[in-house]
Amino acid sequence: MRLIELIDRDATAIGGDTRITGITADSRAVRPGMLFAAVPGTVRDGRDFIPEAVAAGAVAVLAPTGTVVPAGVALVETPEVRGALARMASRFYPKRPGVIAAVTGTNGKSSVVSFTRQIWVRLGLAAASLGTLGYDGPGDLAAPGLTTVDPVALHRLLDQAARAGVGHLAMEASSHGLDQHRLDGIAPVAVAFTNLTHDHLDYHGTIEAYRDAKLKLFAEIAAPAGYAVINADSSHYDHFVRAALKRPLAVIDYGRKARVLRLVSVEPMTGGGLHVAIEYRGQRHEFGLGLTGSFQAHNVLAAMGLAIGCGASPEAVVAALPYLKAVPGRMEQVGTSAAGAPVLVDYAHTPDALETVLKAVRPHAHDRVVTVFGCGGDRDRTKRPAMGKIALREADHAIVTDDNPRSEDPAAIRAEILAAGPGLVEIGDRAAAIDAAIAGLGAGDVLVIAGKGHETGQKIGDRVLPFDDREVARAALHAHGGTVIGGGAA
Ligand SMILES: CC(=O)N[C@H]1[C@@H](OP(=O)(O)OP(=O)(O)OC[C@H]2O[C@@H](n3ccc(=O)[nH]c3=O)[C@H](O)[C@@H]2O)O[C@H](CO)[C@@H](O)[C@@H]1O[C@H](C)C(=O)N[C@@H](C)C(=O)N[C@H](CCC(=O)O)C(=O)O
Ligand SMILES: Nc1ncnc2c1ncn2[C@@H]1O[C@H](COP(=O)(O)OP(=O)(O)OP(=O)(O)O)[C@@H](O)[C@H]1O
Ligand SMILES: N[C@H](CCC[C@H](N)C(=O)O)C(=O)O
Ligand SMILES: [Mg+2]
Repeated sequence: MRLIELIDRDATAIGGDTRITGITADSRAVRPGMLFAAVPGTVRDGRDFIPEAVAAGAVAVLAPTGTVVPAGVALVETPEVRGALARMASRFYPKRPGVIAAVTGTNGKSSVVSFTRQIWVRLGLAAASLGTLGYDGPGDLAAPGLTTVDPVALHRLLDQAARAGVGHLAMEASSHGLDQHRLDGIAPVAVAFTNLTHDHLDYHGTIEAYRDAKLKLFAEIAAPAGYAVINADSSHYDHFVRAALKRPLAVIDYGRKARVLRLVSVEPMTGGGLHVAIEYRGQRHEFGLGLTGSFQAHNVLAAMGLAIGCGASPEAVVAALPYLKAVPGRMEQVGTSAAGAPVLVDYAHTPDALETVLKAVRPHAHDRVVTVFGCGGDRDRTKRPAMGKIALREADHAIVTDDNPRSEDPAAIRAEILAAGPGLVEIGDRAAAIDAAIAGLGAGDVLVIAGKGHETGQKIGDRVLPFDDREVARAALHAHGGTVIGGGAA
């Protein structure tokens, strides 16, 4: 493809006829004939790597206005490199599923995109989801590790998904991704907002800046005249509705306070699952869900709103809901202790998520709610004492352990959690913490192992050691005479 075909209409290029064989923002990935996007980043400045990229064969550079490049190299100058890069990537990889839905919010995104995909599949559509759990859908496509991947990888994936026959795709829009223009040029037909609570303040600085990043999905990214699915029970509801109406997007609000998709009641059923009553535009529907935790009703309604916004009939969507399967590592029961206590693995890694899941299991505990949790390193430190306080308040027995320490000292992370107050038990080694919790479970207890969910590695320093809470918990259940659900042959 020629450079001129890739750039924005109002942009100018020196060397517009140059043939481009690929695009990357990483000098280490440059191959001969590629365009290198020099992104001023959060840690490094991509402009410093232009000589390296050119030496590796880059024939064109996309860079901030005023950048000088070696003679003979084509140049596109732009005031905002990340957005321009995303739009170029969308032209380089032109195919994408005809219907894209995107979800933002502090918690629930992975759950909502999975439920949306499952609803579509039940309706007979070729559907996929993309996010923290990677790509799930037709074609054997691999997604890099982030919740919202970089724009080049994203557009390559969307192109591959479309070529694999995917017509409907639900994707997660993280606040980092929105802030860094990873989604520019996607134009989802329907967008959803789940909730906004404490997370990532290390990156965004304030809750208002964090909200503004999420609002971008509604104010800028969504396709004009699309649908906005908004949680009416969030205290940030008005901001999202205002942004949607400005575009304008048609609003489908959901939740207990909603007008369009109203949650009437959600009750845990004896023997597991939930019974849910809703009203969609005044029409009542009741259905069962094979999911644990009443908060799941909100995620299911968000998925329902997206499916309806993308053209499905409400009746067909309701009929699909009883078939929804739990998302891996989200309230996933991995077994039962010798004394009969359920053991759940969950991905709660924010204060609100931890509070939500501990409250959600309370009705199932005739005796104690027990939890094992930690906090990730190189992430918002202010979450740590907040999560400690919640564990003290909502659990009867809480063990503080390591999550992914990354570059930080694990003991120092634990100390910041333990500062919440006396009563928390410290066991740094995560496997030992899980084992101790399971060994100590009595009849009537419920254990929630929180924070790592589906993850299969523990990031310590620069290394990723194999670690899966579900496998570790199953091994402990075996060792202590419990029974396991799922997993390998062990
Ligand atoms: C803090 C952050 O979000 N960083 C992301 C960001 O990096 P950056 O652009 O700021 O990169 P940088 O390290 O400053 O480098 C600047 C530029 O120099 C380039 N470079 C650098 C070195 C070199 O040798 N050559 C070279 O060309 C880099 O490729 C980059 O283009 O953009 C990169 C490309 O999109 C991301 O891979 C990277 O994610 C890092 C790995 C990360 O850990 N991100 C996390 C925090 C994240 O994004 N999480 C969200 C939220 C999850 C949630 O919902 O809770 C997610 O979407 O997963
Ligand atoms: N609607 C909700 N409200 C509050 N907490 C929730 C909700 N849905 C899920 N959670 C909690 O948040 C955890 C993460 O859920 P999920 O993976 O769906 O969220 P996410 O937004 O994709 O997270 P991430 O930011 O890591 O991508 C769950 O394991 C559960 O503890
Ligand atoms: N998307 C989240 C995941 C956190 C998972 C938790 N296990 C941790 O490592 O903090 C983040 O990158 O902040
Ligand atoms: Mg996610």
